[in-house]
Amino acid sequence: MSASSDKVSLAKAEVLIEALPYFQRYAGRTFVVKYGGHAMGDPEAAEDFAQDIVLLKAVGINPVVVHGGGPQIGAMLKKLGVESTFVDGLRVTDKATAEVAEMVLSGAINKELVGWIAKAGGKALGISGKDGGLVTAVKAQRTVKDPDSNIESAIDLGFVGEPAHVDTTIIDTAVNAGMIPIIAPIGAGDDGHTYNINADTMAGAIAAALGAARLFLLTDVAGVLDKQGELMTDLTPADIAGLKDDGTISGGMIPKLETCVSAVESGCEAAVVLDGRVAHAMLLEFFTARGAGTLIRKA
Ligand SMILES: Nc1ncnc2c1ncn2[C@@H]1O[C@H](COP(=O)(O)OP(=O)(O)O)[C@@H](O)[C@H]1O
Ligand SMILES: CC(=O)N[C@@H](CCC(=O)OP(=O)(O)O)C(=O)O
Repeated sequence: MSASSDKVSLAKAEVLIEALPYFQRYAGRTFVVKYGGHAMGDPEAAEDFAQDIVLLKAVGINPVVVHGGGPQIGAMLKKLGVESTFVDGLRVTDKATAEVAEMVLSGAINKELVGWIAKAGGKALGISGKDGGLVTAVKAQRTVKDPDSNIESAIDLGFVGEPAHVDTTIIDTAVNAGMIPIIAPIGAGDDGHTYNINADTMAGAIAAALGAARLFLLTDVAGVLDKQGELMTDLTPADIAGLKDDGTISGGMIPKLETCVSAVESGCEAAVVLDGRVAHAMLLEFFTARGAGTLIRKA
């Protein structure tokens, strides 16, 4: 074993020893973990992520993974010569884009994650919101404000969906069979269409339906940063409304924090935005005194 892998093993052991007392407290509880497309970029971090998920399962916590894949969908659309635009962090999705999103999310990425979990010694069940009627989607409604006249008008995002109903039967069945559900953010509507759902939104709806102890949103920044670039460690829904109004948060951070607010207001105990590229970020945040990322809780 090299000196550097010795160091890695030691760091892991230290985190685990500090974490032991917490494991028992949360045995039997559910952690919903959203693994973002940006966080997935680094294969070493991905391996650590899979090991952490398998470790949670081994100590009696039920991890449920919802993954993203925005950059990977973007790369595939580029290859195919299809233009993509975003409104408030949501990809405007026509029929062709919805097909590519389903192929990349439910196909390539979902099965890659299942493979990582298997390599780390776990058993994963890779599904999308369509399977077992897990998530029924409705068309997302958004408006834009004209900066000159201040008049709001509806904007058509195409096949972008919001979870309208979550039936957790397939998750419960997988968990009871000792498996780790890995969920792609694609849903079917009652209208028969396939909907592309923002992965944060999907994870939040599932965390609320399961009454999860934590919703972890793993991304590519340390957490929510203020205008000076400093990490904000604790936020309430009221704080978040202010950050949106004064422009501190933008792009993908908007649906991310909207998700945290609706999750903590409808059954999930707390949500955390943290850097998925940092080794064992989840374990550090939840199971050590050091913490990491931004914790969102009702006031
Ligand atoms: N105040 C903020 N603090 C941190 N990140 C922010 C903030 N406002 C906007 N962002 C952007 O949000 C991004 C995270 O959202 P997103 O790109 O959708 O991530 P993911 O693909 O992991 O879901 C960050 O990389 C950053 O560019
Ligand atoms: C409607 C919408 O925007 N859907 C997202 C789904 C993937 C996603 O959310 O991935 P990340 O978490 O990696 O950003 C998209 O098409 O990019």
